[in-house]
Amino acid sequence: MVAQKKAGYKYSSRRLLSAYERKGKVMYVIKRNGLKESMDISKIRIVIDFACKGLRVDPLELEADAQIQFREGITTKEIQQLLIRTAAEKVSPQSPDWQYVAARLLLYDLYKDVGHLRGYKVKDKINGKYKPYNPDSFFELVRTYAERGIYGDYLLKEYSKEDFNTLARYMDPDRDLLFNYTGIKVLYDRYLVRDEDGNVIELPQEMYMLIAMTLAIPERKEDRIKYTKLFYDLMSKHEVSLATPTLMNARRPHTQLSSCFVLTVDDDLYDIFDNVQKAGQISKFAGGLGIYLGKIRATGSPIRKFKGASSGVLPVVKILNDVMVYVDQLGMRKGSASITLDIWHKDVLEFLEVKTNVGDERKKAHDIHPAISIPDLFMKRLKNRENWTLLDPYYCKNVKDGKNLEDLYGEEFEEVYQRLEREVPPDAKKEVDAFELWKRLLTVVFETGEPYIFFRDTANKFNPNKHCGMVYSSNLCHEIVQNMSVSQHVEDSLDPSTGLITHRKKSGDVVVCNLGSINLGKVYEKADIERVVPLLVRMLDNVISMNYYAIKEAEYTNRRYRAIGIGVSNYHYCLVKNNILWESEEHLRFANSLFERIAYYAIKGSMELAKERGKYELFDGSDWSKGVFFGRSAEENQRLSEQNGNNLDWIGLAEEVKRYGLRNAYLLALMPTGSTSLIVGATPSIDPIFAKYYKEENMSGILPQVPPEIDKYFWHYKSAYLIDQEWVIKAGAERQKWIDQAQSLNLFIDPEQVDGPKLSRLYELAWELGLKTVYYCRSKSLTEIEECESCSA
Ligand SMILES: Cc1cn([C@H]2C[C@H](O)[C@@H](COP(=O)(O)OP(=O)(O)OP(=O)(O)O)O2)c(=O)[nH]c1=O
Repeated sequence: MVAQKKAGYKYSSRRLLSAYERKGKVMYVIKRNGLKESMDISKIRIVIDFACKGLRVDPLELEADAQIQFREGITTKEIQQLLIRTAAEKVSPQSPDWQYVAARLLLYDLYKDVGHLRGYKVKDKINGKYKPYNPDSFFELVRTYAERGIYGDYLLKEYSKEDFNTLARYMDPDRDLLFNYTGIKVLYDRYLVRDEDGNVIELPQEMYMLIAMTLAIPERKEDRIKYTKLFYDLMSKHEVSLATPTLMNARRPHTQLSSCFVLTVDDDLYDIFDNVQKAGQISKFAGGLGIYLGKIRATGSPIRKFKGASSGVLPVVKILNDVMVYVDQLGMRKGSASITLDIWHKDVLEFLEVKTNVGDERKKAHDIHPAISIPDLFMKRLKNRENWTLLDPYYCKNVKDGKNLEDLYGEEFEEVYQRLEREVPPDAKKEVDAFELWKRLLTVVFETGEPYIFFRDTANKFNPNKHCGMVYSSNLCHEIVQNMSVSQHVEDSLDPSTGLITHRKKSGDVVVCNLGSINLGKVYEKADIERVVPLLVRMLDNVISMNYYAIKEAEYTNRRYRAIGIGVSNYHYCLVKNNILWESEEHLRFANSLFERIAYYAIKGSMELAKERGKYELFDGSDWSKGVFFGRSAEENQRLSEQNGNNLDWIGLAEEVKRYGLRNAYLLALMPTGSTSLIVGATPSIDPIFAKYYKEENMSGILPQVPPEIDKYFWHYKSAYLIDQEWVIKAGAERQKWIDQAQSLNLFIDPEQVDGPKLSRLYELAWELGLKTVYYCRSKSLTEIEECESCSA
């Protein structure tokens, strides 16, 4: 009876007796310490009560459903798992609160395990007192694990014991209750730090605090505590998420915090294998890769003037494919790369087939993600149903002012390409029907969901840093658009003192991106954006300073550009919450206005940082420095802002940027937010929801998914496959007006509803409306689409 009173819910009339109780039998359980004890149902009820308190669920249902499965000799850990599973299975659009019951049950388990490891006596202490957060031992805890090489010792060097104590007291254990089941499960399985034996050693709020402490290290000493608290609040209240590598590695000895890298491979054997090496190193440290192979000469091209010698692009694709499989992050996850080729490359037809069932099996590369770079000229020829010429890049070198064809874009490209169509020798080119090539590409899209598309002219025309480079391709998830170039191999020389050969290289730009997202379910009004976005800029700028670089060139590029990518999660929920239908003009206006606000405060935040820390090295001469933002003048942006009702001072901001510069060369990129949006219980990125309820199966097991407040907004949410995708593209185009990079924009196709001409119309519309990239085309019939983990922010 005591237990029931404590539990606080009424059993008196409806109490369910377990089968064993009714028969007067005693059932034994095995406790965590190995001891045998008779089962005390009242203890289970205390836990159930803790889990159900204040939620719209009936605790008796959970007890009844779970009890059926109790058996003699069950361990207490198994009982807990059983309760968790039972609660998770009860999640539905009508009863979404079960996901919080399951979350609390899992938290209870986590507290118990971690408490056990820390030697706490936790028995019977729930409702707040139970939680094993102990501010007095936080410092000791970090010290112990830093000595064992589990946490980075920089934490101890940079923060005093007093700092630890202050910050430990600032942690708010109640914020653990913000997680739904899927969120805490993903965190538990993959993000919380473990010891050598695989035991989880930290609690969620400790994780957030230690990440915040790591990211505040570049702050002035007197400001560190202030910023640590601010960063902690943003993360622990789920207002922002950081990229998976940052969440995993900040606070660890190797601070590889960047998500994404883009390599440019030269047409030279040394550089090819140099990049294979880089790809291996980047994968080892959990970075995703975009790799541009468009410079490599085509199959049958001459080598040292020897005709017909080159094996072309496909063997390199295959090597990179195998590197991605080989370097598998200690068996956790294989590497991931997109490989881009231009639509005018002579090997493109074979490249298109690397993942299909058509063609020679020896030329397949099933583990990479193909991407095609498309110039405006191709789209124009397609519209006019004209021919297109595939060219061997070997014959397109040094064709204008020392540049190759792939180094040009816009009118210059068009002029030179058309000249080369005539001048390249017949056996080094191939004329095809543009429409036939397009049809083949779309068929592959139907079959595999890929290739991703990169519209190279739009990407380069709107590149704010076109004064110092160009963009050949995007990254793995197609939201990054930044200057890139080959690293040139200069010479090998023998070091007489060691007898070793030293390779000298002129560093190119290996794009590297540091990502974070704002949760639009919580942050969408002007005041919140104004508060949160500049802080996120600051956090990401600190990520650059704290980064451990797996390859040297990335450090070189990061130092000169300090590029960051701010994205979003919970877009669909934000629409629903604001009573906006996906397929509506109102949606387009909302997207434009919302992303204007985000852009404004991102630029303002970066300008303020430049004031404090200096501008990025290559700022002078950029579009930013001329007051041209997103390809428009300050006056134009001002006008748009008035139309949007935001009335932001773009003219004033442009003046300030001219005066102080920007800290970061690139600012906005809407990345996919796979596992990180799961953690914060958000709808993914900018995507519409897949379904109102589904179970996701990944490394964490079966995870129930319902979008936020589904019971309240059931009829407002429309599932992705039911939405006319033209609205997805139109909304993407509105957002793109305020994004300097790109968006991981997915299309969702029901093959029974969408035929070839419709698909073609969608991709043509994407180009016409100024999207830079299209990511997956997710077909209802394709179940296996690989989610990018590295970019997930
Ligand atoms: C050596 C070799 C290169 N290649 C490819 C890789 C590069 O794309 C390209 C050039 O390789 P390199 O070995 O860099 O060629 P090179 O510098 O000796 O000759 P050139 O003056 O003609 O550049 O040929 C093959 O396909 N097969 C081979 O056996």
